[in-house]
Parts: sequence; C-alpha cells; structure tokens
Amino acid sequence: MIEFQSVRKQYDNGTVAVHELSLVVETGTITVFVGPSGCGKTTLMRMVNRMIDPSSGTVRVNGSDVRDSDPAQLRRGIGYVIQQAGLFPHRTVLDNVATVPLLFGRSRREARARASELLELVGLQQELGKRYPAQLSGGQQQRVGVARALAADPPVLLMDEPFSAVDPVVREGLQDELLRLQAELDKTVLFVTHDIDEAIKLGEKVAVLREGGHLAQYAAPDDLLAEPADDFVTSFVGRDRGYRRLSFVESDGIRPGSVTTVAVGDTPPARASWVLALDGERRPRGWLPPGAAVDGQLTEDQLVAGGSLYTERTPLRGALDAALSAPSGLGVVVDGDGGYVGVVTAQQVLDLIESRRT
Ligand SMILES: Nc1ncnc2c1ncn2[C@@H]1O[C@H](COP(=O)(O)OP(=O)(O)OP(=O)(O)O)[C@@H](O)[C@H]1O
Repeated sequence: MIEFQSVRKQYDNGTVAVHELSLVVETGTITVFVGPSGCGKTTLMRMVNRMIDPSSGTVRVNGSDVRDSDPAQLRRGIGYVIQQAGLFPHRTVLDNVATVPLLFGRSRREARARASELLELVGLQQELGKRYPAQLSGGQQQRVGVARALAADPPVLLMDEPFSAVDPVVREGLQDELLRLQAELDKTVLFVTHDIDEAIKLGEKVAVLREGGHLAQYAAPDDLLAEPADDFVTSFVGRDRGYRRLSFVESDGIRPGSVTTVAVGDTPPARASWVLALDGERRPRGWLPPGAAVDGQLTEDQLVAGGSLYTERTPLRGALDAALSAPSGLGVVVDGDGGYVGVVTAQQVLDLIESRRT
C-alpha cells in the first residue's frame, strides 16, 4: 500500500506542484494519476521512490515513511518505467535487462538467463535480445523498459507516461499487455498519464488531478464516468462519457440472433438480405450485400469488410460498437476463439440498457 498523507510540494522557484494531497493506493492494484500537463503527476509519483521529497506531509510505502529508508535501498523494491524507456544505448537489449539482476549480485550467466525469461514475459522474441535499443521499434523498446523494471521483482511499479511515445495501435497493444501482466504478477502499480482513455482502461482507481496539484476526484473509472465530482472532472472525462461507461456494463441478457452464413469457397444462397461469410474455422470474414450475385464459389474479394467483432460476455460497449460499425447493422458476436456465435443489433443493446434503468 502507498499512502500520501497531506503531501505538499513547493519547488524553490515558488511553484506549488502538489497541494496538500492525501490518498491511498491499494496493494495489488493499478492506480492511475491523470490530469492536464503541469498538474503535479510526475512530482507526486517521484515522491514514492524519493527522487523528490515533499515539502511537508508523509509518503508511506507498506507502512514505512519513505524518508526513513535509504533511497538506493528503497528503489530496489520499486520498479520505474519512463517514456522512451530510458535504455542504455550501448548495451544490447538482453544486457539492458540483465543489469538489474547483476546489481543484485547474480552471476552474469544467471542475470542473462533471468533477462531472457523477462523478455519472454513481456512478449519479446529471444533474438531481439541481441540487438541494441536503437534497432527496436518504440513499442518494443517500451517492453524492454517494462522487463527491466520487473527484473528485481519489485512489489511496486511506477510508470510515468510509459506508452505516450508510441502510436495509438501499438499503445493499445502495450496497455493490453500490461493488464495481462498485472493479472499474472499482481504488483502495486502507480501509472501516470494525461490520457483519460488510458486511465479509464488501465486503472482500478483513477486520481484526477488539476492545476496546482489539487486532487479533483479519486474513484473507480465507472464512478468517475457516472458521477464526475465537478465541472473540471466532467470536462476532463469528455463528452461521450455515457457511451464510454458501457465499457463497465455487463452484457448479461443479450441474446444473439442468427443470420444466414456461407463459407468462403462455397456457393452462397441468393438472398435479399445480408449474408455473413465465415472461414473454415467459422471465423467471420466479411459480408455479402443483399441481392449480390455470385457466380460459383465465393471469394474474399467479393465481400464487404465487416465491423468490429464482439466477444460474448464482454462489456456492452463492444456489442454496440460491433452493431454500429457493421455494414449490415448486425454486430457479429464471437466466442473466445473468434468463432461465429450470432448477431446483435444496436436496438437490442439500447433495449437492454433501458430495461436495466427501469
Ligand atoms: N524542478 C522543478 N522546479 C520548479 N518547478 C518544477 C520542477 N519540476 C516541476 N515543476 C513544476 O511543477 C508543476 C508540476 O510539474 P509535474 O512535472 O509534476 O507535472 P505533470 O502533471 O507531471 O506534467 P506533465 O504531464 O506535463 O509531465 C509544473 O508547473 C512544473 O513546471
């Protein structure tokens, strides 16, 4: 557990970066600090590993005041991941990660073996270990940064805008990876971002900060979207919060309907409605428009691209998105292996939401 108690930080130039802030970060959770630039997120995070000391107030990690620990000792139990990964440019990827176990007194061989395990854990192929950081993509470098922070198996992980230098698609992949890792490792993660969508996706609790290091709200993401504490939080969480809240709404009660399907390679039936094309493993490949004439076997280039797929029993947002993005207006529901289950309409999702309200 990390506790901030009446913490204040005023820099020598008079800037108040954090204003009398108190909050508790629970053990084994991902907690996100989010807010506009300059609101004190980084300052607050760096107080945990004593890169910055508060002007007043107390920061405790697992009950101990951090000021009572030697900074070097303290940092061994706290992994730190930053934007651009901060890797040593003249060491190979494997040696970058092995640095930490070496510091802990492991032999070079043991350290490299451990580094190799960690690269695998963060989803990097072993041969990338021989490269230098500049020979990796931004997303891969970020994974190396995470592997290095995990090398000491610290109970606490600080992540300061770790994914903000990569493009949105890679970023989403890294976020998913972090959630997967956390399910396995159960660390206490403090994550800083200025992106509210990232905060809502990753955080079990989210602290919204505003200018001058004031805590505007500290809540679970669903509560933040449902009941923003004030105008600042309302505008910060954005306009489509009603829609985004669907990410937290269970889909129990959605009954997928059926639609005519055809396997790619077969001859489709003549239909006045949309026909869904599936591959040999019954995974959706696209749609055949109403009345489309196909002579002989159906090929993929005759199909209209499908919308997003909705994996059954995941939150409602995905179901609505699948329906809205499908050319047929029918969201395709798949099972955990990506196999076709049925279809769902936007109306079904809205009816379910309405029935819950009443
Ligand atoms: N060493 C310093 N000396 C003086 N002022 C500082 C120092 N470090 C940060 N500040 C100021 O303190 C405030 C909070 O900075 P901090 O870096 O904690 O914000 P942040 O929320 O992490 O911002 P960003 O999202 O832009 O990284 C800002 O006004 C910043 O200019």
